[in-house]
Amino acid sequence: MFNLILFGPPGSGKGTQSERLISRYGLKHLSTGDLLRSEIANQTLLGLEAKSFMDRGELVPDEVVIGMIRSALDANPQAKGFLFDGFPRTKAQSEALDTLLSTRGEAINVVLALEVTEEELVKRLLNRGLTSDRSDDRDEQVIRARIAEYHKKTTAVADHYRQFGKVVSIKGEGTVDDIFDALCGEIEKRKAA
Ligand SMILES: Nc1ncnc2c1ncn2[C@@H]1O[C@H](COP(=O)(O)OP(=O)(O)O)[C@@H](O)[C@H]1O
Ligand SMILES: [Mg+2]
Repeated sequence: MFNLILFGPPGSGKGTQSERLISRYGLKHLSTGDLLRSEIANQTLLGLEAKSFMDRGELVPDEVVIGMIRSALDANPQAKGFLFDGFPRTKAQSEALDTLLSTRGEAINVVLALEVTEEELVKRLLNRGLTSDRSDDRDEQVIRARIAEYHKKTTAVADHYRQFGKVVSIKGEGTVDDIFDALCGEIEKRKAA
Protein backbone atom coordinates (compact mmCIF):
# COMPACT_ATOMS: atom_id res chain seq x y z
CA MET A 1 0.00 0.00 0.00
CA PHE A 2 1.23 3.46 -0.83
CA ASN A 3 -0.97 6.47 -0.14
CA LEU A 4 0.10 9.91 -1.21
CA ILE A 5 -1.28 13.40 -1.10
CA LEU A 6 -0.41 15.67 -3.99
CA PHE A 7 -0.59 19.05 -2.39
CA GLY A 8 -0.49 22.61 -3.71
CA PRO A 9 -2.58 25.64 -4.61
CA PRO A 10 -5.07 25.66 -7.48
CA GLY A 11 -3.16 25.66 -10.76
CA SER A 12 0.00 24.15 -9.27
CA GLY A 13 -0.24 21.12 -11.57
CA LYS A 14 -1.85 18.51 -9.32
CA GLY A 15 -4.19 17.21 -12.03
CA THR A 16 -1.46 17.15 -14.67
CA GLN A 17 1.00 15.26 -12.48
CA SER A 18 -1.65 12.96 -10.96
CA GLU A 19 -2.45 11.41 -14.31
CA ARG A 20 1.17 10.44 -14.83
CA LEU A 21 1.72 9.29 -11.26
CA ILE A 22 -1.30 6.98 -11.17
CA SER A 23 -0.25 5.29 -14.38
CA ARG A 24 3.33 4.79 -13.19
CA TYR A 25 2.45 3.54 -9.71
CA GLY A 26 -0.98 1.97 -10.26
CA LEU A 27 -2.66 4.18 -7.70
CA LYS A 28 -6.34 5.06 -7.59
CA HIS A 29 -6.80 8.79 -8.28
CA LEU A 30 -9.19 10.52 -5.88
CA SER A 31 -9.71 14.15 -6.90
CA THR A 32 -12.44 15.81 -4.85
CA GLY A 33 -12.65 18.56 -7.50
CA ASP A 34 -13.34 15.98 -10.22
CA LEU A 35 -15.82 14.11 -8.00
CA LEU A 36 -17.67 17.35 -7.20
CA ARG A 37 -17.73 18.47 -10.83
CA SER A 38 -19.22 15.14 -11.80
CA GLU A 39 -21.91 15.51 -9.09
CA ILE A 40 -22.69 18.95 -10.56
CA ALA A 41 -22.82 17.58 -14.13
CA ASN A 42 -25.22 14.85 -12.95
CA GLN A 43 -27.32 17.48 -11.15
CA THR A 44 -27.35 15.57 -7.89
CA LEU A 45 -28.41 17.14 -4.61
CA LEU A 46 -24.80 17.09 -3.44
CA GLY A 47 -23.73 18.78 -6.68
CA LEU A 48 -26.34 21.47 -6.29
CA GLU A 49 -25.14 22.24 -2.77
CA ALA A 50 -21.48 22.22 -3.77
CA LYS A 51 -21.88 24.46 -6.81
CA SER A 52 -22.74 27.63 -4.88
CA PHE A 53 -19.53 27.35 -2.86
CA MET A 54 -17.37 26.52 -5.86
CA ASP A 55 -18.74 29.42 -7.92
CA ARG A 56 -17.57 31.82 -5.21
CA GLY A 57 -14.12 30.26 -4.92
CA GLU A 58 -14.95 28.93 -1.44
CA LEU A 59 -14.36 25.48 -0.04
CA VAL A 60 -17.26 23.01 0.00
CA PRO A 61 -18.17 22.10 3.63
CA ASP A 62 -15.96 19.47 5.28
CA GLU A 63 -18.74 16.93 5.92
CA VAL A 64 -19.68 16.89 2.23
CA VAL A 65 -16.19 16.14 0.91
CA ILE A 66 -15.33 13.77 3.76
CA GLY A 67 -18.48 11.77 2.98
CA MET A 68 -17.50 11.61 -0.68
CA ILE A 69 -14.01 10.36 0.17
CA ARG A 70 -15.39 7.79 2.63
CA SER A 71 -17.60 6.37 -0.15
CA ALA A 72 -14.73 6.35 -2.63
CA LEU A 73 -12.48 4.46 -0.20
CA ASP A 74 -15.25 1.96 0.52
CA ALA A 75 -15.82 1.49 -3.21
CA ASN A 76 -12.15 0.54 -3.75
CA PRO A 77 -11.21 -2.09 -1.16
CA GLN A 78 -8.73 -3.70 -3.58
CA ALA A 79 -6.74 -0.56 -4.50
CA LYS A 80 -2.92 -0.70 -4.38
CA GLY A 81 -2.97 2.76 -2.89
CA PHE A 82 -4.56 6.16 -3.36
CA LEU A 83 -3.41 9.45 -4.76
CA PHE A 84 -5.37 12.22 -3.07
CA ASP A 85 -5.60 15.34 -5.25
CA GLY A 86 -7.28 18.45 -3.87
CA PHE A 87 -8.02 16.67 -0.58
CA PRO A 88 -7.54 17.18 2.34
CA ARG A 89 -7.96 20.95 2.21
CA THR A 90 -8.58 21.71 5.90
CA LYS A 91 -7.18 20.43 9.18
CA ALA A 92 -10.51 18.70 9.92
CA GLN A 93 -10.32 16.90 6.57
CA SER A 94 -6.76 15.74 7.32
CA GLU A 95 -7.82 14.32 10.66
CA ALA A 96 -10.83 12.59 9.08
CA LEU A 97 -8.63 11.11 6.35
CA ASP A 98 -6.13 9.77 8.90
CA THR A 99 -8.99 8.11 10.77
CA LEU A 100 -10.51 6.61 7.61
CA LEU A 101 -7.14 5.19 6.54
CA SER A 102 -6.28 3.87 9.99
CA THR A 103 -9.47 1.78 10.06
CA ARG A 104 -8.02 0.07 6.95
CA GLY A 105 -4.68 -0.37 8.74
CA GLU A 106 -3.11 2.27 6.51
CA ALA A 107 -1.75 5.80 6.61
CA ILE A 108 -0.51 8.59 4.39
CA ASN A 109 3.05 7.76 3.31
CA VAL A 110 4.05 11.12 1.88
CA VAL A 111 2.71 14.59 1.09
CA LEU A 112 4.30 16.05 -2.05
CA ALA A 113 3.77 19.81 -2.04
CA LEU A 114 4.04 21.68 -5.36
CA GLU A 115 5.35 25.23 -4.95
CA VAL A 116 4.36 27.82 -7.58
CA THR A 117 4.29 31.64 -7.38
CA GLU A 118 0.91 33.39 -7.29
CA GLU A 119 1.41 35.24 -10.58
CA GLU A 120 2.22 31.99 -12.36
CA LEU A 121 -0.88 30.35 -10.81
CA VAL A 122 -3.19 33.12 -12.01
CA LYS A 123 -1.66 32.97 -15.49
CA ARG A 124 -2.11 29.17 -15.70
CA LEU A 125 -5.69 29.20 -14.40
CA LEU A 126 -6.87 31.97 -16.73
CA ASN A 127 -5.27 29.97 -19.52
CA ARG A 128 -7.02 26.76 -18.38
CA GLY A 129 -10.30 28.73 -18.30
CA LEU A 130 -9.98 29.39 -22.03
CA THR A 131 -10.08 25.72 -22.93
CA SER A 132 -11.90 23.90 -20.10
CA ASP A 133 -15.52 24.12 -19.01
CA ARG A 134 -14.49 25.17 -15.50
CA SER A 135 -16.43 28.34 -14.74
CA ASP A 136 -14.23 28.98 -11.68
CA ASP A 137 -11.25 29.54 -14.00
CA ARG A 138 -12.72 32.43 -16.01
CA ASP A 139 -12.82 35.21 -13.45
CA GLU A 140 -9.57 36.54 -12.00
CA GLN A 141 -11.37 37.59 -8.81
CA VAL A 142 -12.65 34.04 -8.23
CA ILE A 143 -9.15 32.68 -8.94
CA ARG A 144 -7.59 35.06 -6.40
CA ALA A 145 -10.31 34.09 -3.88
CA ARG A 146 -9.39 30.40 -4.32
CA ILE A 147 -5.72 31.17 -3.78
CA ALA A 148 -6.55 33.24 -0.68
CA GLU A 149 -8.74 30.39 0.64
CA TYR A 150 -5.81 28.06 0.09
CA HIS A 151 -3.52 30.26 2.20
CA LYS A 152 -6.15 30.74 4.90
CA LYS A 153 -7.25 27.12 5.37
CA THR A 154 -5.25 24.68 3.32
CA THR A 155 -1.71 25.40 4.46
CA ALA A 156 -2.82 23.94 7.82
CA VAL A 157 -2.87 20.56 6.08
CA ALA A 158 0.88 20.77 5.41
CA ASP A 159 1.44 21.80 9.04
CA HIS A 160 -0.56 18.76 10.18
CA TYR A 161 1.58 16.30 8.18
CA ARG A 162 4.84 18.17 8.81
CA GLN A 163 4.71 17.13 12.47
CA PHE A 164 5.03 13.53 11.25
CA GLY A 165 7.90 14.42 8.86
CA LYS A 166 5.80 13.51 5.83
CA VAL A 167 5.93 16.73 3.79
CA VAL A 168 8.33 17.23 0.88
CA SER A 169 8.34 20.47 -1.14
CA ILE A 170 8.82 20.24 -4.89
CA LYS A 171 9.36 23.18 -7.23
CA GLY A 172 6.23 23.22 -9.40
CA GLU A 173 7.65 25.47 -12.12
CA GLY A 174 9.56 24.12 -15.09
CA THR A 175 8.66 21.43 -17.57
CA VAL A 176 5.99 18.85 -16.74
CA ASP A 177 8.62 16.12 -17.28
CA ASP A 178 11.14 17.63 -14.87
CA ILE A 179 8.51 18.08 -12.18
CA PHE A 180 7.31 14.50 -12.72
CA ASP A 181 10.90 13.22 -12.32
CA ALA A 182 11.29 15.15 -9.05
CA LEU A 183 8.00 13.71 -7.72
CA CYS A 184 8.98 10.16 -8.70
CA GLY A 185 12.37 10.57 -7.03
CA GLU A 186 10.71 11.36 -3.71
CA ILE A 187 8.22 8.51 -4.07
CA GLU A 188 11.02 6.02 -4.76
CA LYS A 189 12.85 7.18 -1.62
CA ARG A 190 9.75 6.70 0.52
CA LYS A 191 8.82 3.37 -1.02
CA ALA A 192 12.31 2.05 -0.30
CA ALA A 193 12.18 3.30 3.31
N1 LIG B 1 4.69 22.49 -15.29
C1 LIG B 1 3.75 23.27 -15.83
N2 LIG B 1 4.10 24.36 -16.50
C2 LIG B 1 3.18 25.15 -17.07
N3 LIG B 1 1.85 24.94 -16.98
C3 LIG B 1 1.43 23.86 -16.31
C4 LIG B 1 2.35 22.98 -15.68
N4 LIG B 1 1.63 22.00 -15.07
C5 LIG B 1 0.33 22.29 -15.31
N5 LIG B 1 0.21 23.39 -16.05
C6 LIG B 1 -1.02 24.03 -16.53
O1 LIG B 1 -1.56 24.73 -15.41
C7 LIG B 1 -2.97 24.56 -15.33
C8 LIG B 1 -3.36 23.95 -14.01
O2 LIG B 1 -2.87 22.62 -13.96
P1 LIG B 1 -3.68 21.50 -13.17
O3 LIG B 1 -2.87 20.25 -13.30
O4 LIG B 1 -5.09 21.48 -13.63
O5 LIG B 1 -3.56 22.08 -11.67
P2 LIG B 1 -4.39 21.79 -10.33
O6 LIG B 1 -5.01 20.42 -10.51
O7 LIG B 1 -3.32 21.83 -9.26
O8 LIG B 1 -5.35 22.92 -10.22
C9 LIG B 1 -3.35 23.72 -16.52
O9 LIG B 1 -3.85 24.53 -17.54
C10 LIG B 1 -2.06 23.03 -16.96
O10 LIG B 1 -2.01 22.84 -18.34
MG1 LIG C 1 -7.04 19.82 -10.28
